Amino acid sequence: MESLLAVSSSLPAAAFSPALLSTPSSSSHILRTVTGAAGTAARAVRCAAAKDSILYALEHDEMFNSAEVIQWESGKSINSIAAAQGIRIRRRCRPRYPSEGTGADKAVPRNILEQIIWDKEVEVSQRKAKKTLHNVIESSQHAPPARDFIGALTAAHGRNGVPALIAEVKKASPSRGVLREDFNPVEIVHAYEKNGAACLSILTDEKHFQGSFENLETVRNSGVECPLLCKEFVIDIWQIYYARSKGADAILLIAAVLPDLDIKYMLRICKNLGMTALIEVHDERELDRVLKIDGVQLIGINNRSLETFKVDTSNTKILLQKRGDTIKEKGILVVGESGLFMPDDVAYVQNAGVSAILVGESLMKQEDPGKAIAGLYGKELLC
Ligand SMILES: O=C(O)c1ccccc1NCC(=O)[C@H](O)[C@H](O)COP(=O)(O)O
Repeated sequence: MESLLAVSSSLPAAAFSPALLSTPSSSSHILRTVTGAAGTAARAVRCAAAKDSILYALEHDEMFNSAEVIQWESGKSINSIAAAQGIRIRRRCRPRYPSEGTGADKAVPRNILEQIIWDKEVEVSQRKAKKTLHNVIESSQHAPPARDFIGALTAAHGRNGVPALIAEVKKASPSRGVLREDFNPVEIVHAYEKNGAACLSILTDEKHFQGSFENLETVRNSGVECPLLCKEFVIDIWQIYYARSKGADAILLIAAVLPDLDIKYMLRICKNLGMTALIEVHDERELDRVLKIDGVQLIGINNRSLETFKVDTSNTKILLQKRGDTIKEKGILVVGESGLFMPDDVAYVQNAGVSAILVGESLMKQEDPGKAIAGLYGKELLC
C-alpha cells in the first residue's frame, strides 16, 4: 500500500490544476506519470491495462479519480484499498468496460450511508453524461470568487466568544423525515444571516434530504454574504467543480467514505479553486487518518453515526480529549456537528474545544429559524 500511495503521491501538483485537468495534455501527463513509475515487469503489465482503461475513459470523455488510477496501477479494487484503511462503506463501482459486470448487482447496502453512496454513484454518472468534467471545470472558472469560509468562522468566534455557527438548510433527513414543510431556502438563509450565522450549509442531495444544487445556486444569488458549504456526499471530483460552479465556497468530504488518497487529491482541487474542505470524521480511526494528511485546515466531528443514526455529543469531547493537542499544534479548526439543541449543548462542545458548530434540525424545526439561533445559544449573536 505504501508504494502505491508513493506512486500516486508522486503526481506533480501541476497535474491537479484545473487548467491542466481541463486539457488532454494533463490526462496524458498523469498517464505518463503512472506508467513511468512502474518498475517491474508485473507492474508494467498492470500499467498496460491501466493505459487501456485510461484511454477508454478519455475516448469517452470521462475523467478518472485518483482511487481509480491506483486501482488500475495496483490491480486492487477501490473497496479493498478502502477496507485496508478501515473504511466500512463499500463502493458499488461502475464497470470499467461496458461488457464488464460490477459483480455487485445482487448486493444490498449494509446501512443508510452505503445506500446514499450507491445512489450517489448512479446520480453522478448520470450528471456526468449530461455535463462532462471538461464542461463543469469550464463553468467553475466563471463562478464569482470563493469566499473565505474559515475566515468567517474565526471572525465570528472572536466576536461572540462562543463557537461560530454554520446554520444548515435541510428540508428533510433520513433519520428524521421531513423537518420543515414550509421550506423557503432564501427566507431561511436571510433569517440565519440576520441573526448571527457565520456560514451556511446547504444540503444538495435530492433523494435522501430533499435538497438541490438549485437551492445552492438560488441562495448564492440571493444576496447573502455568509460563505456557503455545499453539503454533499462527494465521491467524485466532478461534484467539487459542480459545487463551485453553483457558488459553493466550501465542500464536505466524509472520511467514512473517501480513502486517504481521494481526500488528498480533493483537497488539492479545493485549494486550486479557493474552496475550503470540511473533512468530517466520526471516530478515532478516521480522525487519525485525517490528521496524517497535509493541508487539512477544518475538521468536523460528527456526533451522529451515519451508519446507525445514533447521536451522542460526548463523541466530540472524547475525540478532542484524545487528539486535541495534535489538532491545536497543527492549527486545525474543529466544528462540532449534529445533535445540538440547547445552550448547554453548545457550552458542552465549546468546553470540549470546538471553534464552530454545525446545526440543522434544532433550527429548521422552529417556526422562525432565525430567532431560534438566540434560543440555541442562550443569547443573541453579534453579526
Ligand atoms: O441527518 C441525518 O439523518 C443524516 C443521515 C445520513 C447521513 C447524514 C445525515 N446528516 C448529515 C448531518 O450530519 C447533519 O445534517 C448535520 O451535522 C446537522 O445535524 P443536526 O443539527 O442534528 O440536524
